[in-house]
Amino acid sequence: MTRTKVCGINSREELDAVVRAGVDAVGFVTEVPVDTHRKLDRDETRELVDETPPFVTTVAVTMPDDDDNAEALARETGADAVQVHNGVGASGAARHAKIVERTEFEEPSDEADAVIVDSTDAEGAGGTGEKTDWGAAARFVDKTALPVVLAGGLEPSNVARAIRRVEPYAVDVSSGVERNGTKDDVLVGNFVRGVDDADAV
Ligand SMILES: O=C(O)c1ccccc1N[C@@H]1O[C@H](COP(=O)(O)O)[C@@H](O)[C@H]1O
Repeated sequence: MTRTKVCGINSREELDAVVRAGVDAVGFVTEVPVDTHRKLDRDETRELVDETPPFVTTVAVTMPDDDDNAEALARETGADAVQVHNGVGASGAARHAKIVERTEFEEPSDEADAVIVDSTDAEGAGGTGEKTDWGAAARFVDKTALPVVLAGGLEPSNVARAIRRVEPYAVDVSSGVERNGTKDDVLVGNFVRGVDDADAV
């Protein structure tokens, strides 16, 4: 069964919509040093974490500059997992949460519980809507013992093909289920159905 994370949730309305659609995890982009319409501060993330129902995993997606900052963010948001980039902050956040670490198809730090492969912009941020190299992702899934989360340019029309090609532990989407910068009920529902279709084969 492939898990589904919808990332970049920034309101109660979006949270309710994606939980209704049946996703396994919700991502909150928290205090990243880049310009994104999805960005929350840690108090806003904490509120949404508290409003997330049981059995839905909460993920604070962040780009900390050191372990202390990551540790405080993990503790203060109360998220189940923290997503860091290239290992920075992993040891700090690991005191309070599971670690999902973004790497360039390389083994992550020892603290990582899962690896995310994603397309990034010039500042190293995700949420680009650009497709990740599925061939490289599939080779990485074969190579690593850790669960691999496939992100980057996924959408309802390509998620089933991506799952069949890469066989990831989970898929992660943001731009592909947005309309005018907001998560869209129909697109989220179609995305979840795409995941179910791939798993049914
Ligand atoms: O979404 C953002 O704005 C963001 C900012 C900084 C770091 C990570 C971010 N998002 C991550 O990118 C993936 C995939 O996004 P997309 O589907 O290609 O738009 C998203 O799930 C987040 O993990």
